[in-house]
Amino acid sequence: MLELKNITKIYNPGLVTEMCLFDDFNLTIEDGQFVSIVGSNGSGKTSLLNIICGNIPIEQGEIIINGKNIVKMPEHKRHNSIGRVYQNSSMGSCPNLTILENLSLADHKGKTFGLSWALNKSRIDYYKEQLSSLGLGLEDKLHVKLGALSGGQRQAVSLIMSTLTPIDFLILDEHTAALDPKTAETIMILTDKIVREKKLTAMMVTHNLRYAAEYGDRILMMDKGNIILDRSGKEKESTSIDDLLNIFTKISIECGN
Ligand SMILES: Nc1ncnc2c1ncn2[C@@H]1O[C@H](COP(=O)(O)OP(=O)(O)OP(=O)(O)O)[C@@H](O)[C@H]1O
Repeated sequence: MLELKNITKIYNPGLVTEMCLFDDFNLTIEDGQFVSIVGSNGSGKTSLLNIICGNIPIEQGEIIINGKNIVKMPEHKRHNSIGRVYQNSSMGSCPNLTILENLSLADHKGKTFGLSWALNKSRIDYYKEQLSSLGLGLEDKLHVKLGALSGGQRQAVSLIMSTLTPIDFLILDEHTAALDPKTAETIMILTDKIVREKKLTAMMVTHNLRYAAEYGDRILMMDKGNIILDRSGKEKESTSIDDLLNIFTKISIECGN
């Protein structure tokens, strides 16, 4: 379980540009939930993910994973239990390295590197098995550089990289936003498959209301650092994309977009 308790986040404290984004923000996410997060530009979605991952500090509050407060845990240590896929696949991977090298790096996250780190045959078989589960033929392209793949193939590899080692949370940060509609759909289907098969808890920020409604067990809508809609279970099932769009339009008009 992930709990955010009484979070305060102030950007540029003490400066004329000071901005309090989160003021006494609270959120609890149950194990195994697939949470979709939508909201207007600047509502705080990415900041929320960054706070959980430890990319940005907070002024106050607790971040509790499975009962342990991780506020003081540095970013690289948090990444042992958190996988993240970004909109831009070159974040979190190396375009100049091959698929095999990228997977091997991901496999060794949080570990010290010895001479034998890239040479383990059984791990290579495991990488191939993981890649073949995508059904894109990438298991035959182990020695192809990541930068030479299409955007969709790169995101598929990023998904495998972020879930290669046992993690508790998968963070999806607009991970289909740069893809064409058909490829985006493929990546969403693969994402859902990986999340269900590996029984992960997932948080997905997206501007695609259909993906949010279709794939999330729970939908959160954010506005100005607050959660203004939180639906799961039957309540979520009865929420249509039009309902979401209407609420979204209302808050957008209110903030003058
Ligand atoms: N490093 C920063 N310094 C100062 N202000 C920031 C910083 N990062 C974000 N902000 C501000 O915090 C607010 C929330 O930004 P954030 O990027 O979290 O929103 P978002 O919902 O992810 O937006 P988008 O949908 O455009 O990605 C915005 O007003 C933004 O200007």
